[in-house]
Amino acid sequence: IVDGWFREISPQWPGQAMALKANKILHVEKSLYQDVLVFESETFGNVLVLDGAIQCTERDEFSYQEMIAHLPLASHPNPKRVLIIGGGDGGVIREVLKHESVEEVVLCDIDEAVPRVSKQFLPHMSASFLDPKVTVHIGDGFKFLAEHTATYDVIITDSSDPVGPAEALFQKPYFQLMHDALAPGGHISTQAECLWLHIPLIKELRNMTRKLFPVSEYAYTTIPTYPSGQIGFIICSKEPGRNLKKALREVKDTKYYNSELHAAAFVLPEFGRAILDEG
Ligand SMILES: NCCCCCc1nc2ccccc2[nH]1
Repeated sequence: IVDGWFREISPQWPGQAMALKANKILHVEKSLYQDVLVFESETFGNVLVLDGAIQCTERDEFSYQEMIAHLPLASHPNPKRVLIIGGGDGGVIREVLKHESVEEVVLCDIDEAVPRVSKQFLPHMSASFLDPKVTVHIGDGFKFLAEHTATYDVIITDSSDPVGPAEALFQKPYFQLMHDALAPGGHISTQAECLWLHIPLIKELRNMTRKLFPVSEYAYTTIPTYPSGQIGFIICSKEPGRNLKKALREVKDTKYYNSELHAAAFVLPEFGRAILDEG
């Protein structure tokens, strides 16, 4: 933070950087896995930064948390058991619990620092840790998935960027593990980066997942504090012929997601469609 501004400078988005005015640094730590920073911003509430990349801000996190959760959940006929890999801030859990059919939510994050810091500085996200349906497990998602085959109706991978601890979460072995940990007819959703910055990565994810799942799509949301203001998701189903673009039920108490936007999120701009759909 220089002259009161935090700049999100990274080789992942060369030549550009989101800047947020910072009032106060709240927490700095080097965890076992990554550099953790929390600061109070002037206009976006508290901000969580991991290895220099903005993970969430209190003002706009709902866009990402709602979409990564409701796209796979609202298109699933009867989700009961849900697994979240990563997402140690707790925001995704809050969204998953809005589906009445859900009986169990397990979160597995590799870094105990993230839930700990979220409880202290991100109360609107970490509050869901206390729900009786929720179990928080600190450990490696690979190991957890390998120990729970054919178990979950929906698996959500709320990862940071494919540089550092989350790199392996964007590769085929990990998607194979998610596939095998799904119950029949199960869905996955994963953080799948930005059309403006990561077309080659997204193309790779689409081609890889189309070989593993009968149905695989990319959808996206708008979010001011992620690079280029847009971030997407790979959404897959084990059920052949399942329409992931259709919300089967309404989701109440959302600030971003609705059933019309559910379908619209899969509609890509021409520069994305041409590359992603050329197969
Ligand atoms: N450059 C885009 C980064 C997207 C990050 C999404 C995200 N936000 C998170 C918050 C806590 C833990 C894991 C998270 N994963």
